[in-house]
Amino acid sequence: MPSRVVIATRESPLALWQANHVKAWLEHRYPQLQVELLGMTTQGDRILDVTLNKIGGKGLFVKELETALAEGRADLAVHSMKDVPMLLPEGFMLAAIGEREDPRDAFVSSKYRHVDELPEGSVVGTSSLRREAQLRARRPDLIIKPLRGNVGTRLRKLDDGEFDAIILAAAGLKRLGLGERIASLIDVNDSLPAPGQGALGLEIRSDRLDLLALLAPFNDEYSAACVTAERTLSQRLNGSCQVPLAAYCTVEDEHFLRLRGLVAYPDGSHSVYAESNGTLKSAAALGGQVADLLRTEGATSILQALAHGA
Ligand SMILES: NCc1[nH]cc(CCC(=O)O)c1CC(=O)O
Repeated sequence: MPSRVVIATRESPLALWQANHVKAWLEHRYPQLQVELLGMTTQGDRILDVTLNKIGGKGLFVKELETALAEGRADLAVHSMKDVPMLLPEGFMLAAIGEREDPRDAFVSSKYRHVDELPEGSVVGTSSLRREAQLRARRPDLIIKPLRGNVGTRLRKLDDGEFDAIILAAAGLKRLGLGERIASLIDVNDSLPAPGQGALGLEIRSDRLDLLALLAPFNDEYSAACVTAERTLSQRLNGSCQVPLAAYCTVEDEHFLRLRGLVAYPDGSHSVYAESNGTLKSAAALGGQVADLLRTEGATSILQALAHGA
C-alpha cells in the first residue's frame, strides 16, 4: 500500500471541493496516508468563449489530468462522472464510483420559483442541449441562451441580469454550499438527468493495482451500477455533449434497476423515450437494452439528423 497519494484536480471551486472530499475520505479511512492535491488548468477551463459542444466536448476536462497520471506526477484524478467520456484512453481505468449526490437539475432564479412561473418569452441560461430540448418541449415560448463557465460564473451572470433563470446541476450547487440558490428542483420526468450526473469517479492508471485496493471501498455498489447503465446507454447511441441525450437509472426496492432514456431534438419539437428494468448485476446489459428500445422508437433518425446539422 502506498504511503502517499497525489490527487490531480482541476482548479474550479467545484473540482477542488470534489478533490478535497476524496482527500478527506482517504485521510479518514487511512490515517497513516499522506494525501496531496495537484491543481491544474485544463483546455476545457481555458476555452471559455466557445460553446464546448463545438470544440470536442468532455475529453477536454480530463486529458491534462490523465497526462499527470501517465507521467507519474499524480496517482488519481477525481471526476464528475458526467464529464468523463465513456471510453477511457488505453491504460486508464475507473477505480471506484462514489455514492451519488442529488442527480436532478435545479431551477435557479431570484425572481421565480418554478419553470411554470416564468412569464412568456423569459430568458433562460443553459448550454446543455439536453436541458434545452426538455425545457423547450414544455415551454416553446422561452428564449434559451448559452451559459458557460464554472458554477460561480454562471450564478454571477444570473445575478447581473443576463437571464431570468438558469438551469444547473443540483449536485454542484449543494456541494459548494449554494443549495439555497435553488428555487426548485426539477422533477426527473421533466428534465431527465445526464448520464452520470451527481456521481464522482476516481480514475487511475490501469497498472496501479496498489491503488485499486486502496480506493475500492469508495465505490458505492448502487451508484456504480446506475452510472454504468446510464453510460452504457449513452455509448450505444454514440452519446456526447453534441447530442441531447438523457439517461437516468434508479434502484427500486434494493435490487432492481429502472433505467429511463431520452433522445430529443434541441428545439424540443420531437423526442423519443424508453425505459426498462434489470438486475443490479446486469447494469450494462440494461443500458444496451434501453438504447435498443430508443432506436426502435426512432432515436437513430434524430441522431442522424443532428449529425447532419439539422
Ligand atoms: N458540465 C459541468 C458540470 N459537470 C458536473 C457538474 C455538476 C456536478 C455533477 O453532476 O456531479 C457540472 C455543472 C452543471 O452541470 O451544472
